Amino acid sequence: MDHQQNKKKKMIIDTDPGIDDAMAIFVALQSPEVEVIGLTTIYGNVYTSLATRNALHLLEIAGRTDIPVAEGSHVTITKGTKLRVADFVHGVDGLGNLNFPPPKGTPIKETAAEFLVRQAKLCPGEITVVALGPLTNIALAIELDPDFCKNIGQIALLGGAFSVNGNVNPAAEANIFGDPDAADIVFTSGADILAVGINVTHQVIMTDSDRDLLEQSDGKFAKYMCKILDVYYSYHHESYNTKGVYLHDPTTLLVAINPSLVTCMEGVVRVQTTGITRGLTIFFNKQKRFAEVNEWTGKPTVKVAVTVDAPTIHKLVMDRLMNS
Ligand SMILES: O=c1[nH]cnc2c1ncn2[C@@H]1O[C@H](CO)[C@@H](O)[C@H]1O
Repeated sequence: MDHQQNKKKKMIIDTDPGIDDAMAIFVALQSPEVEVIGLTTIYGNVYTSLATRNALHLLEIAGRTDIPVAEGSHVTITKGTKLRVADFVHGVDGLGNLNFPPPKGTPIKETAAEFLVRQAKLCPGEITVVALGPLTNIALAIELDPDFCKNIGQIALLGGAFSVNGNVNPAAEANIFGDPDAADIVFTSGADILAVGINVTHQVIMTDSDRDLLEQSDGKFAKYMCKILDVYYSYHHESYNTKGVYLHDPTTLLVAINPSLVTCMEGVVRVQTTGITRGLTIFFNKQKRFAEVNEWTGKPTVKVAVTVDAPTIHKLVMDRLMNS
């Protein structure tokens, strides 16, 4: 038996590809510490059908069609169909408007939630879910199986803006805004949650000159990323005063592999589900005993990333894309 193989972290990536999702998936496939056991898809950067198509396409690019793709929900946890899709960040096709041909593969019969529940049951405590989009599929898995929260290992999620402005509006970060009700279910579920918000991911930047390095490398993932990165760079140049792009999804993926790349606070997170602050994530640090019972009282705690080893993450992303 291959000892190294035994120690690999089993991962399911819940994803809405998405340019930075593509990067995270490639980094995962190049990470010796990880065995990707499946991709599940969700709306967010694109609609769910396109997310599924892109997930299959990316696995074909990587030569990893052995990895199953389970399609996720097309609507929010409250059955909402008015979805907010960020095509202005990723292109209409989600992958930089390159209009790749349709993939040959198809998703498996199980839904994302069914796949998550079954895999967690098969390997209790061993699977890490990396959630890179709105949290609908994870909330559905929690509703489907009361034991899911204890069967699943860790849920590392990209979501929230903790003590900083959001990226959809001053209150809300995109993934939480996409399905705030699902996010509140996940945060208060009692599962082992590690939330990586944009307060952290905005510190991990791929610069314009990093893109030149990728361009010059022979790595197949580096070359593919250079083809699709234009839209993502243009969006950042227009929207932010940074000379580069934020590595939201690859950062979350690498933190899921090695949580010591961040330091965390532990406390209770609730999500605002209505009004002008819909999608706001509010962290309670448990430092005070409030006189009255409130909506945070007695809820399970989660870990929220506060500081990040950005240079190490940046180097890992560059190395893994270039050595592919
Ligand atoms: O302005 C934005 N609106 C919507 N989605 C965004 C925006 N900026 C980045 N992302 C996407 O949302 C996740 C992080 O919040 C990332 O997946 C990123 O690609």
